Amino acid sequence: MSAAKLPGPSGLPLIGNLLQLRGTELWFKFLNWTQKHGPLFFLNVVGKPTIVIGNHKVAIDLLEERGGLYSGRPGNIISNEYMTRGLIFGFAPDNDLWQRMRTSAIKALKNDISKEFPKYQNIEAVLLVRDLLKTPESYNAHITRAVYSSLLSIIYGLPPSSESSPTLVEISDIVQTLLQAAGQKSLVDYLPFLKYIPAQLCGWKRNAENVHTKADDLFESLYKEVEKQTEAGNTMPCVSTGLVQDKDLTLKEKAWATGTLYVAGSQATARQMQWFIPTMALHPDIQEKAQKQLDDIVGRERMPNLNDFDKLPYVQALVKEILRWRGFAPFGVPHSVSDSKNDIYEGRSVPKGSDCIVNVWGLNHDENVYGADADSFNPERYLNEQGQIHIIASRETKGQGHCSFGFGRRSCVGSGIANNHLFVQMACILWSFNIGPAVDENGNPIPIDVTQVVDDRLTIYPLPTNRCKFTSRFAGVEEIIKKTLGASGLDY
Ligand code: HEM
Repeated sequence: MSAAKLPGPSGLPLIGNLLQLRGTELWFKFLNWTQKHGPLFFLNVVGKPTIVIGNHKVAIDLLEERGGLYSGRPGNIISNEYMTRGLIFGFAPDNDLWQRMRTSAIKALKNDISKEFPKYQNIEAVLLVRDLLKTPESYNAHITRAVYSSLLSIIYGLPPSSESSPTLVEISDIVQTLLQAAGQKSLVDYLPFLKYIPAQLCGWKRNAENVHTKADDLFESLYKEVEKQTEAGNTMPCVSTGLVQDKDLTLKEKAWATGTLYVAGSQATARQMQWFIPTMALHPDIQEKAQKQLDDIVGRERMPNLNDFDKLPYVQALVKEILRWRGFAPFGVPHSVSDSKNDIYEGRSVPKGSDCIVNVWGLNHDENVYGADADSFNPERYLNEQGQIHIIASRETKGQGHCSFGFGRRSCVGSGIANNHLFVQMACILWSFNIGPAVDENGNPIPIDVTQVVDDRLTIYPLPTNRCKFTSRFAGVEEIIKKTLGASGLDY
């Protein structure tokens, strides 16, 4: 007996459900469809079978327990075949190259050298508050610089970079181009014969090949410089140093493995930090509680750093809650189902080769898991009665308390770096400033609205109309920033 089809909204001939997927904030539509059709439903997107997962149980059953079948990535011809040639392993299919690059990257991230990374992250947090003190109105630019610079140190061992540093500018440009291409399907994905048109007659192909050359040159030059320095005995402890002795990857693969970490980690972490600022402006009571713990534990004579991690559970809870409440990727990064055979789940057939989307927003706001206040920003949901961290749905979320780092064999390899970055940056910002809404020319606060989002279909970020104001919490902030930077040989 053959398995029944999966339920799902009915669509039109040929294009299937395409028209129903227009617009933004699709996670709300997917929530409605989950209520109507159940936690695993089917869509046809111009002939492409697509499954949508709407609760933790199905996500775990399929993406974790049957990880061997559910760890591909949806095809994207321009991005994967031409721009990156399968070398950005976060976008690549679940082939041997992905497996080797992922394994080597994880090893390099866990290497002893990684003990150095918190030092880079501590310094970047101080540089961030310095910048916020000088030009607070440019807070989004400062947050972005701090993430990009911190990852240049962690991955390539470079000293802190300014916003205008040529390497930072060049790599940011590559990151934007690669992520934009990865996030959108194009005509050639639906009409693959178009890829046989020669490059001379095909603008997108020439553009994609140019991007490949630019990215290849940059990733190789950054990685080779580390190899050169390491061989000369000038240790620059970073992820790339951890790859030098690796025998499983070629030089090009090492260069693109480190490039992948940069591409996957930079915008993600910056977007997440961007949500923190207006969220704090809306919640002065929560700022106050975090600041009380900072004053009690750290005091006002020095700045917080990653050595304080275990002693600042309230800030740890803030990190978890911002990742849950406004996770920057409401659908994570889609997976795909192996094209070797149809799968059967609870008597229903999952077509081979389907794209697989998890409604991460839906899971992170599930009232059955987070309670009736799931839509509220409340870090205390992660604290027990003693004020210590308590992980909600630990099994389903692999100990994170939310699903924003993804699932199974594709889950984020940089979650440790990301959690530390968010922790120390949030701690230093709250130690230094009160954040509130900016005021207009008449002195009235400009309303903050985080119920609406900018949705670029891959990531979400706050509306630019949200403007926030930073006020120093006490007179000594500037002096302590100067002193902390001076101790590391950096200028104020
Ligand atoms: C707040 C920051 C971050 C968030 C929320 C985040 C989230 C994610 C998510 C949702 C995925 C896809 C998981 C899946 O397919 O199920 C992912 C993949 C990935 N992330 Fe992160 N990430 C962050 C920061 C980082 C950082 C800092 C790095 C590197 C240093 C990094 C490296 C990667 C890589 C390489 C992948 C691809 C894994 C693969 O396809 O095998 N991420 N991340």
